[in-house]
Amino acid sequence: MPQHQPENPDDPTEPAEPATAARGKNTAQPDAGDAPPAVRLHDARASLGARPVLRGVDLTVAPGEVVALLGANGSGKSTAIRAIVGQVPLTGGSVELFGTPLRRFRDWGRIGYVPQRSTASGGVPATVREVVSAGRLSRTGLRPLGAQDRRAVEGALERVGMADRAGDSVEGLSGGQYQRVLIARALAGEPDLLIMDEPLAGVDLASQRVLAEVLREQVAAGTAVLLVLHELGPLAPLIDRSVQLADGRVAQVYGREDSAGLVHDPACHPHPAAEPGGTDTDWTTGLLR
Ligand SMILES: Nc1ncnc2c1ncn2[C@@H]1O[C@H](COP(=O)(O)OP(=O)(O)OP(=O)(O)O)[C@@H](O)[C@H]1O
Repeated sequence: MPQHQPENPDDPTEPAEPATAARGKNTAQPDAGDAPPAVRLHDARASLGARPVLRGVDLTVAPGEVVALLGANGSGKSTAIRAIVGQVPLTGGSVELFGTPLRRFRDWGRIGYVPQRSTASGGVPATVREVVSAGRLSRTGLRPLGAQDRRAVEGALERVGMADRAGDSVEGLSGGQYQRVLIARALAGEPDLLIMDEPLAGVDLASQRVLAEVLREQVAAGTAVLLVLHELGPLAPLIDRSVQLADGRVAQVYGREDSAGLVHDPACHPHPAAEPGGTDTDWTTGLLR
């Protein structure tokens, strides 16, 4: 059965306890208990064209928590993410980031965003280092990068295994390499909240493992993470909660244990492995059972 113990009975996506406590971190970590949620989406409604796409979504991500947003194609995952970063206006409900309503939120340096990948480089004639450096912009504004900024950029490149390609044009990268660069760009800003839309799409298993390790370090340092995923893959052990959307609404919420055991069917409808009628594909590995 899905774990479902919200503090606020009106918001089934609210964590039952701060993620730091759930993960048993040591007391050197900041106490997330009193801090406002990194993300709070309440009764969010949005339309694209004439089509209602979000139809009352509640979603909360606590500081240090890792939440996966799941659901079939077209269920509204990307739209929810884009609403959170202000790219899609809500027609109803609200978004708060770190306790501040989105319309008043200015602290974008706290947020690292990896959008859904489209074309490899978008035709941008830039080097890998230049793209990753753009991740510091919300912190530096127009001033040139200082020593700390450059350290953050080089550190992010190292962490995703792209330091040796720093001077290369992004136009010559493979899709998976470009995805690593976009992740490094988000990391370079040293965010308190990472939002990633399908970071595993088109990424080979080795790169997925690199991303899992990068995220593990980031989460250990207290960063909250919201990810759109079709398969949990190597990220499964990191996921505190999985929120499944269907037709613009939250259909189901799975706690940490249940998330790790999710399997998916060909229509991308996750359900626990033990559920009658379960399919033979392992959600966590993508392998046939
Ligand atoms: N620009 C647009 N104009 C009109 N409808 C749109 C637009 N973008 C998306 N939609 C529709 O909104 C719905 C939700 O799309 P969204 O991209 O949020 O889904 P998703 O769950 O992220 O899907 P996927 O898993 O395929 O990425 C879909 O029915 C889609 O057709």
